[in-house]
Amino acid sequence: MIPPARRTFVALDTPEPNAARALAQRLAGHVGGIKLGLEFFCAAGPDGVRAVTEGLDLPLFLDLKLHDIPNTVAGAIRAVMPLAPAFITLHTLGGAAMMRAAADAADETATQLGLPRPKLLGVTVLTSMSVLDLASVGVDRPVADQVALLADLAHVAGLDGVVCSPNECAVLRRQLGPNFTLMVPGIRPVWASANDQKRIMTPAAAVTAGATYLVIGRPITDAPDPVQAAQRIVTELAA
Ligand SMILES: O=C(O)c1cc(=O)[nH]c(=O)n1[C@@H]1O[C@H](COP(=O)(O)O)[C@@H](O)[C@H]1O
Repeated sequence: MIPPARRTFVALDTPEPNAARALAQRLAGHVGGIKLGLEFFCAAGPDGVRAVTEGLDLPLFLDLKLHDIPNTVAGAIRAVMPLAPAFITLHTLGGAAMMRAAADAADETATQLGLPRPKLLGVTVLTSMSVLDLASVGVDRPVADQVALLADLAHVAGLDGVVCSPNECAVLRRQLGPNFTLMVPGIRPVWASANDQKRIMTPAAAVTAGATYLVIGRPITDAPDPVQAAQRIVTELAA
């Protein structure tokens, strides 16, 4: 059982290393880790990541959502491994060969660098997409069926887990067993606004449905008091 204060990876979606580091330091003890994603990485790069994580006692989820040919994605995995991320994301739509190449690159580079191997997570269907959005990109099937297909592909290709919405957690947990990591954004406490997220659930409902970790950004980072918001989520999870 993961303790409530370790469940949440807070999404630090800012281009500013100083702002990200200050918030990460304030939230240490109230969240399980930090997520640095595309906005941060495009603005601040690997040096920015180091500036945030140096001396910080929280695992790093590096959310780069890699999606390219196998050789290029494997190279990107090798390039970011010295940052010692605990999790890295890639798009399952890149296909089985791409995911296998990423897993092999992670294995080899971890051995070479003497670092723990990061867990590779496949992004399935973005939580900002509804069934109509999916149809508009040519996928005419229920969201849950598409997520289940992509998660199975990721599992067979050797990934450690997937990113999915809370709505799909129960089915994926049954399908892929207790050890497959379900990293789950689209989390909204009843007191927070949905913003651009469409497939959402409260933190406690998502964990009950089978989420391993929760990814939560704006409900914490945009709150008047981010530490109080994070504590409120821990309390709700503990109840
Ligand atoms: O890979 C992700 O983390 C991700 C996948 C997904 O389907 N939906 C999703 O929202 N995310 C990320 O999760 C975070 C959610 O942030 P909030 O909507 O502010 O809680 C953002 O940093 C997104 O990039």
